[in-house]
Amino acid sequence: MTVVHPNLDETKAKISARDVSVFYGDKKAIDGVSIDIPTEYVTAFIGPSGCGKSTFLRTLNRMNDTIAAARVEGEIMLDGEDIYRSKMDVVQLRARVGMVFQKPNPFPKSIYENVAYGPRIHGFAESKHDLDAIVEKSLQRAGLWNEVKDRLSDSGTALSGGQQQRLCIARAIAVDPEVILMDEPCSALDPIATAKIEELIAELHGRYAIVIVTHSMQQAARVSQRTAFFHLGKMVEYGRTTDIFTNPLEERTKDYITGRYG
Ligand SMILES: Nc1ncnc2c1ncn2[C@@H]1O[C@H](COP(=O)(O)OP(=O)(O)OP(=O)(O)O)[C@@H](O)[C@H]1O
Repeated sequence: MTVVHPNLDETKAKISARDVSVFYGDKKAIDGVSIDIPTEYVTAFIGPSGCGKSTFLRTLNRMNDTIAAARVEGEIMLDGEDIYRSKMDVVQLRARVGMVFQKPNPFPKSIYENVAYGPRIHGFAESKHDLDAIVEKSLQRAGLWNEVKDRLSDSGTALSGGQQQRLCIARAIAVDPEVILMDEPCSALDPIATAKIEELIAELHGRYAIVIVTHSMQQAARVSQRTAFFHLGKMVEYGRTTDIFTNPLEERTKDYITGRYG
């Protein structure tokens, strides 16, 4: 059972997970997790290594489908629609629920093409002019436009790590997502690039539902308004980020945030 802080305001769930368990073969990596994720707030998943944060994050856009041994039980609704129903178009789902990974993974193509690819295959642009506008808007929103506007035909892989990560965020934004999942998006970045991604999260906050997995409690405290603490495959505690860090209700949460393990 998850301890949910009683002082949470009413929000509409963009994603609603109910009693979700995930197995890798016979091993249960996530055990009966339920959570509502609103658009209004950035939600952080924290917890010690191996507790299942990434596994659970990946259930939210069926990224676990790509792992042969993984099996998901329970229900995950996106705007009230079951994302695991057989008729779900998974390509469409992953445009609606975008993902940014630990290691920046731009395509080995130009900066322009990295951003234009998604809108093009999803038929978002009727003309080159439309596509140019989407690319510019996405790069602006990702805080990268000024740095790359004069070299859009350069390879995305030639950018710095931090710029590559912002390019990956621009690529996710370009297909007009409703949710952005971030799996330790700063773990490969230096402090300056990390600060830029954190600023970007603050700017995107409210426009998209954002979920971030982070190892850094300082980062969770800086960027999120809601925090879920995971331990051994269970979601132990969920509440306002300030309360999780200043007034944890569960002993295991307290131990983790005071650095007793992790
Ligand atoms: N592809 C996989 N196949 C088998 N087991 C896996 C796989 N991915 C993760 N696991 C196991 O599932 C459990 C949860 O792992 P997961 O990566 O979700 O945890 P995490 O909290 O994100 O960890 P970290 O903070 O170290 O990234 C771990 O025991 C891990 O070994």
